[in-house]
Amino acid sequence: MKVTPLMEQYLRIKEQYKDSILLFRLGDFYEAFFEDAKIVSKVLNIVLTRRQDAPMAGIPYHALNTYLKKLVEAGYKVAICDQMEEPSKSKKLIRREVTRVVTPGSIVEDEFLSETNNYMAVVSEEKGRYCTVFCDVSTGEVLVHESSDEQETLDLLKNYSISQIVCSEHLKSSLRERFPGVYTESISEWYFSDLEEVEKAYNLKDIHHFELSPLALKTLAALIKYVKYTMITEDLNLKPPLLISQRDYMILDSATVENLSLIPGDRGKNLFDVLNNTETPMGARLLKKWILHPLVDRKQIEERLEAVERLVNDRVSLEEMRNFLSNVRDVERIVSRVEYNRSVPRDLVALRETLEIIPKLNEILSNFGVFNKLAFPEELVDLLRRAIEDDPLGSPGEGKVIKRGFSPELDEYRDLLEHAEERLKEFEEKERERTGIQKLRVGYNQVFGYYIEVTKANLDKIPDDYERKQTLVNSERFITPELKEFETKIMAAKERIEEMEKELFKSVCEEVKKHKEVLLKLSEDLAKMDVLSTLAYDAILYNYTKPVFSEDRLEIKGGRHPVVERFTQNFVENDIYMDNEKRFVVITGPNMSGKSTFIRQVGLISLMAQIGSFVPAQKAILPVFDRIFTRMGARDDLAGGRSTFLVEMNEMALILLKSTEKSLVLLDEVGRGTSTQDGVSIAWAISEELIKRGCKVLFATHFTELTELEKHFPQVQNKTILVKEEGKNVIFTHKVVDGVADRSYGIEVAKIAGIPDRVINRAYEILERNFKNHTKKNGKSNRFSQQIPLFPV
Ligand SMILES: Nc1ncnc2c1ncn2[C@@H]1O[C@H](COP(=O)(O)OP(=O)(O)OP(=O)(O)O)[C@@H](O)[C@H]1O
Repeated sequence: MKVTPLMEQYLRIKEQYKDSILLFRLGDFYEAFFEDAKIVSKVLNIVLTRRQDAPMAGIPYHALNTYLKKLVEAGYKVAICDQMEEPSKSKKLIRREVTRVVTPGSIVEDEFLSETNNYMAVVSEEKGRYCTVFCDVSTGEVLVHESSDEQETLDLLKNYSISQIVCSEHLKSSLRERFPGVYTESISEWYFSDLEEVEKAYNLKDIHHFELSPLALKTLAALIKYVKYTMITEDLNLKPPLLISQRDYMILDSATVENLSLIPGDRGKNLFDVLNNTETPMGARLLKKWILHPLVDRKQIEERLEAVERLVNDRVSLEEMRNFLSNVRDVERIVSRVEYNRSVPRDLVALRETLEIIPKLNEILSNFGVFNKLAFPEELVDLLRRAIEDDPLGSPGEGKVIKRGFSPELDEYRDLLEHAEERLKEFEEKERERTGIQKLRVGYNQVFGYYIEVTKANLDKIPDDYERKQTLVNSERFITPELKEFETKIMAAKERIEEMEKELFKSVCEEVKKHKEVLLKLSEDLAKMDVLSTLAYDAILYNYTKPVFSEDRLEIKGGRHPVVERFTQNFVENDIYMDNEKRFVVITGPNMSGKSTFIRQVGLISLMAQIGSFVPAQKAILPVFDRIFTRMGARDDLAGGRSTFLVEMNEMALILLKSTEKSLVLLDEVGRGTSTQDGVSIAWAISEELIKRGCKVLFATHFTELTELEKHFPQVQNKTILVKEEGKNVIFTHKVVDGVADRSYGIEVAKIAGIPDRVINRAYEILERNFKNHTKKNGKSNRFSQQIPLFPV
């Protein structure tokens, strides 16, 4: 087959992007060829055609983003190859280059993204140490995590809901298995080798400036190289890396994030959604991060709480401040789009509108004494105000983006165009007079340009300088030297306007880039202000209290579950007191009485306090926990070959390994997934271990045998949930009281759930016949105490 120069160009470029679908700009279409065409046709449901024997599928250039989104969501990497020259200006084959490689984790375009972060993670491993660099290209955020703990790495990848993994070859298959829905790509060692990438990207004199380990630096270098490869640029928009370590933050395991329903996920209602009354997308993203990483330093926590308190105490200013914040736009992402030359005129308008608010915000800030004055580039506001239309239409080049008055030269061309109509009218009049043809008409069409139209009946009156252009049924069209000159001028003006507007828009963007540092700092400050003021707003709206901290006391009076209370009428408040002497609580109680809700609420109140939030309680005195662990619910991991019980024991093993005397451990029905005897024995042994360790534990269980722990360990207190029986009806009061549950009321709950009466009656029969002698004795269940005489202590 003879290969045309165009095809040769395609094949050469495709060779460099073998692992991507190449979308090749041809006129008004992006075309895919060969195997790419088959995929594109199938995924996008568009016709597969042929061009010189090559299978081909094309998408209109103006609809690129819509189709691109579908391809990327279907798990493909897409390279966009653009025309680098104006087709009209080049007679030869025009230059084409790949201008962007799109992967799920390297998206900056607004229409692809939701408000939340879109993280890609570069993962590496060396001698048993794992390093992960998370990057949201759309905001420039970079987070670094390093640990020998594989599980911690996996937990973070899960908690951050990453959209893409980039890793060394040897990690690819295991990460793919763990994260089957995530686009995973391996990169060669070469990516990790050039530490100069870090120096260059951050303009550093000394690579040790960031205090990162050699492994972390290598992984950061790989990230930088990869982002450069996808964005096809040397200028990156990356914030300095933030080290996520247990020293400064709680790193929650993914089971705990899920068990406490901290962020949106499969479980629906969650803490983030309740607290998220932020006014800006930047604030919403930061709030989520704060929830995922509560602080562990008391001083830092108290600083945040004090800020929230001041805002709570000045409601008028708080409201005013939130009003202003509601007009603040996503500056963080705008800066990123400008940096990657992917901004649209509206971005610059949004930026200006935001900057215009800052002086007003600064006025309010002085009332609080919490925040520093916000710095912002005043000269940029002036430039944006002068340069960009308030309501720009279309893209730069269409003539409706740059404001009049900004460039005299551009305005001159525009005037020329705007007066063209009048000039044409004058010309038409003049020609009518000159020729005496009253029906003579001057017009324009896309193909033939300007013309003078004369009906056939008047053809004998046309002057010599009329040059024939087009013949119609009833008329002829002509051009004169004067009209030709006018046409050339108009065409040149149109072209010049297009060029100039593009250039001017670019130059304004360049000015914005110069202020990148200040703008990014501003977006950070705005996000923080938004979150703190939201926490204050939540505190007022939901009637939260400021927690105080103590060394080892955990005392909650009138505590509520922040999420359940939002969706339950008459939520019943509960108290708890724990300290070093009384640090292990066993909670027994009927099904559905509120045990799980209660222990979760203690966890959530502690966590909220450590992010700097007020808490749902009348009074809360809390220790600063180093970690919060949970073991709750029944989950299996069939894909990973783990049964429900194995998952439960795996999670428990991790808690036993990692918890310290400063940890909070919440256990819900541990040991339930196996035989009762084995379950009770394991639960007992685990309890012993945790009591000795010294951490604070709340253990909700149906194993009433565990209440016997109280007899052997002074640290243990038994709690139960009060149930009232009124005739045949059982009333769950949801009130936590001292003591031990005497019954589970499982059959009553089964009845409520709709199990047929005949089965319910049979269950009562069985209960009566088999367990009658064992159930109530001194008001306590001691069936197992009788069968298993003594638990080892
Ligand atoms: N303090 C409370 N005030 C009002 N309603 C509550 C309270 N606690 C729990 N509930 C309601 O009771 C329901 C059951 O609570 P929860 O799941 O905590 O019970 P449980 O004792 O752990 O049950 P099981 O042993 O069956 O798991 C909750 O969904 C909620 O609607």
